[in-house]
Amino acid sequence: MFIEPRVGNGRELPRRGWIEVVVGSMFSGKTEELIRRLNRAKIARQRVEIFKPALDTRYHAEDVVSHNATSIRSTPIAFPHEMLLPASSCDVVGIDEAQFFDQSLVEVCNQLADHGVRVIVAGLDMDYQGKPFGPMPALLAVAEYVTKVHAVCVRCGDIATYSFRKTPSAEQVLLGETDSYEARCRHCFLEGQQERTALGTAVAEAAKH
Ligand SMILES: Nc1ncnc2c1ncn2[C@@H]1O[C@H](COP(=O)(O)OP(=O)(O)O)[C@@H](O)[C@H]1O
Ligand SMILES: Cc1cn([C@H]2C[C@H](O)[C@@H](COP(=O)(O)O)O2)c(=O)[nH]c1=O
Ligand SMILES: [Zn+2]
Repeated sequence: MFIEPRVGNGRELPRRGWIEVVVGSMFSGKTEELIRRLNRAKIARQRVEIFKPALDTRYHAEDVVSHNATSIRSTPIAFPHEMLLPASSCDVVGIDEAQFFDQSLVEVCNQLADHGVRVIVAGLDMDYQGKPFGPMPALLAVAEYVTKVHAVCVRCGDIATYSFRKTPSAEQVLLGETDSYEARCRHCFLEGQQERTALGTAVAEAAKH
């Protein structure tokens, strides 16, 4: 679907920027898809920079790593504006775990695309409660291309669009893997939420007596 149209028959084409967003639940293949697109751009000899939030240290401090162990070197940053200088001389910018950045990511992505950079962003569309996550809804609105990828529901095998949290933590940000999360379809996600609410009510009742 996506081409790498920077150089045609040895002559430079005018730089045209745009934004691509890859969203889905955990384990849906967002990072694999991001890495695939970035590797293709590298094969086309384009200048590629990859960024991720510094707080995401799950698999590696610097590399972007998928659940299937594919990886690519990246630069960890705390704030989106840190991308602007290094990305200004790039053809393609990749951003993983975009849900962890603040809303300024939208303006930074727009600025880069306006200046001719192809920006590819991957992130969770929803948090563990099924609520929109960070800057993702606004990015989806301004992107030229949106790809929603799906995991497999670990309960029933249907397509999964939700990331079910297995632990009681109520913080929006909680780094984790299969230890803390599982991919679930709508039906199995709702069942899990109802079980959690019922358990919470039972615990509260027991505490009264
Ligand atoms: N429930 C699941 N559904 C689909 N893939 C899964 C599941 N659990 C583990 N995986 C693995 O996760 C890989 C995708 O990893 P990754 O690209 O890092 O996903 P994401 O970035 O969306 O969390 C798949 O290729 C598969 O090997
Ligand atoms: C749902 C949800 C997830 N997280 C964390 C858990 C992981 O560290 C990342 C998602 O990684 P992936 O590459 O998409 O698998 O986000 C969180 O902090 N809060 C949540 O609600
Ligand atoms: Zn299911």
